[in-house]
Amino acid sequence: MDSIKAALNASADLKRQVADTLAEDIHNAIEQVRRSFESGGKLLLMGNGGSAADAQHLAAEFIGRYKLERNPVPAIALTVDASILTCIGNDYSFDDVFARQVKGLARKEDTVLAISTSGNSGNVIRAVEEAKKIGAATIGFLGKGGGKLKDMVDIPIVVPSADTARIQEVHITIGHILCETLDREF
Ligand SMILES: O=C(CO)[C@@H](O)[C@H](O)[C@H](O)[C@H](O)COP(=O)(O)O
Ligand SMILES: [Zn+2]
Repeated sequence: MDSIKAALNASADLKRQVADTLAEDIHNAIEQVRRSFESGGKLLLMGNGGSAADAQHLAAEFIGRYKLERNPVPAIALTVDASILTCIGNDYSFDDVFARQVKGLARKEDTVLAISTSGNSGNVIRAVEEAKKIGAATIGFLGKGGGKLKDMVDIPIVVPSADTARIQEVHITIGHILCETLDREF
C-alpha cells in the first residue's frame, strides 16, 4: 500500500510542479501545433519504448477523435510501420529509423514532436536534425534536464524529474492537454 501511495503522490506532485513552472512552454507548444495545422501542415511524432506508445496514442487522438466530434487533423506517428522501421534499421541503422521518415515526409510547415525522457536517444536526435534541415518546427517533450535535445528543439518542455516513468506520465498529460485545446478549434 505504501509504495502504491508513494507512486501516485510522486506523479501528482510532479504534475503540480509542472503546472506551476511549465504552463507557458506548453502554451507555446500548443500554439506551434495550431500554426502548423492552420497552414496546411501536419504533426509528426516519435519516441522509443513507452514514448513510442505516447507518439502513436496522440496521433490516434488527432486522426481518430479525442473528446469532441470534429474533422481529423493530420498527425503521423513514425513508430508504427514495422516494414519501414525494420527496413531502415536493417539497411541503414537504428539511429536512422525516424530521421529517414522525417526526410521523406516532413515539410517546412510541419511540426515534429520528439518525445524522449533523457533527451539523448540517438534516433530522435537524428530526426530533429533532419527536421531542422527541412525547416520544420520542433518540439521536445523531455526530462532529466533535457539532454542534448534541449538545445536542439525550438520548444523544449523539460519535465523536472529523473524518473523515466513519472516523466512519461507528465508527457502523456501534456499531450492530452494539447488534444483538448485543439479539439475545440478544429
Ligand atoms: O517505458 C519505458 C520506461 O517507463 C521504457 O520503455 C523507455 O521508454 C525506454 O527505455 C526508452 O528507450 C527510453 O528512451 P528515452 O526516453 O530516453 O528517449
Ligand atoms: Zn513505461
